[in-house]
Parts: sequence; structure tokens; C-alpha cells
Amino acid sequence: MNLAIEVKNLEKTFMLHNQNSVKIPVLSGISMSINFGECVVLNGHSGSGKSTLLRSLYANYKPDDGQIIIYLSDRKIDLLTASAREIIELRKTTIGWVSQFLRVIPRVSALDIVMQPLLDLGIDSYIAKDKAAYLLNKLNVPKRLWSLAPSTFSGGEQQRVNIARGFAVDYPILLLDEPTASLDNQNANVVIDLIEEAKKRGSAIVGIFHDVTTRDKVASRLFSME
Ligand SMILES: Nc1ncnc2c1ncn2[C@@H]1O[C@H](COP(=O)(O)OP(=O)(O)OP(=O)(O)O)[C@@H](O)[C@H]1O
Repeated sequence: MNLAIEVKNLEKTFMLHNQNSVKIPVLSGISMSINFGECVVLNGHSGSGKSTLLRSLYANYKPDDGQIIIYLSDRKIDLLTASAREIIELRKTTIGWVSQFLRVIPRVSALDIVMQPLLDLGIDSYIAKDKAAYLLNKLNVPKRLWSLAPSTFSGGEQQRVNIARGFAVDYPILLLDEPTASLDNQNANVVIDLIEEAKKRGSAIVGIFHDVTTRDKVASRLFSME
């Protein structure tokens, strides 16, 4: 097995400073390993800490204790001690985040939004454009919308632009935060295909899927948060 991520004894307690410093313990002694080529789905009741763990794997949240080791080809990086510069680099080259919510950037076209992560890696613009067009097409975003900024798009169209952007780069590690939520069946199946393709390419995937049918289709195994 080829390790991609190793989580060791993760601890996270939220402190509500403006509410009498109430403490909310969320992650306690979480340990897990994720290999390249598998999709691990976080499973547990609402409030069990799935989002907190997923955000920690993207270094959005900093756990209080433990380790999150990211295995690169030539070295390992612990997200709890990584520098801001290392985290920015990891997000550019190694760890992708796909959620249902699009950060709309005013006046930037849908095609440019999807191409940008590829351009950031120094990939030629004609190759980036081809990949973006392939994904927008696959996700049924009508071609007449590609040159427009998505601020006026429907919720579903914006979501599909965001998913296309999330899959533009073939990241070695992909974090999926309910990417199929509120998609119709046809488009949810496209996303399931994209996940399967990423798995076959050898990406290590961690995701949250509330829909049991989707979860069972994509999961190599479940990780229980109970
Ligand atoms: N930024 C935050 N500040 C304070 N408390 C938080 C914060 N984020 C999450 N929590 C708390 O941590 C607990 C776990 O939340 P989290 O969103 O990780 O659960 P979840 O399993 O993803 O839930 P759901 O399935 O409902 O999305 C909750 O009690 C929540 O109130």
C-alpha cells in the first residue's frame, strides 16, 4: 500500500470566546491512514466532526494536537507544523478541495475560473483551455455561458463550474465536501465518474457524502467518526 496521508492522534476543541469561553471538544484521538488510489468516506452523525476533520486535512483548521502527515514523492510534511508557504504550495500542487460552493469572482468568466488552477501550475493556456472545456461540457454547463461570469448563473450551474474547477488539476490528494449535494441525478453521476477516474489515476480521496447511494458508489471504505 502506498501511503498518502497519515493522521495520528488528532485533537481539536473549539473555544467560544464570546460565549463564556464554552469548550466544544470535536476531535479526540483520531488516527487514520489513506492510501493512494482509494476513496475514504467520513461517516458519522451530524456534529460528529466530519467537516472539522476534512478542513483540518486542508489546513483550514489547525488541530490542537496530533499529526497530519502528507506523503510527497521526496519528503513528508506535517500540516500541524507546516509553514504558510508550504501550505500554499501543497494546495497548488498536491491537495485539491471540491465543495458545492463557488467563490464567484466578479467579471471572471466561467472558463477562466476553471482554467486558473492549471495556469497557476504553469500549464500552457491552450492545454488548460481544452481541459476546462472538456470538464464544463461533461458537467453540462451550456457553452453559451462559458464566457460569462458565473455571478448570474443558477445555483446548480455555479456548483458545476466549481466542480469543474476542483477537478481541473489531477491532484494526488482530493478532499470532497459533499460535491454532489443538490445536483440532479445526471450530474451527480458525472461527478461519481470523475471521482472514479481520479481513483484509477491513483489519487487519494477523502470525502463527505450524506447521500447513502452516492456514498456507497464512491467509497472504497468508510471511516467511522462515532
Ligand atoms: N468554527 C467553529 N467554531 C465553533 N464550533 C465549531 C466550529 N466548526 C464546527 N464546530 C462545532 O464542532 C462540532 C462538529 O461540527 P462539524 O461541522 O465538524 O460536524 P459534521 O459531522 O460535519 O456535521 P454535519 O454532518 O451536520 O455537517 C459541532 O458541534 C459544531 O458546532
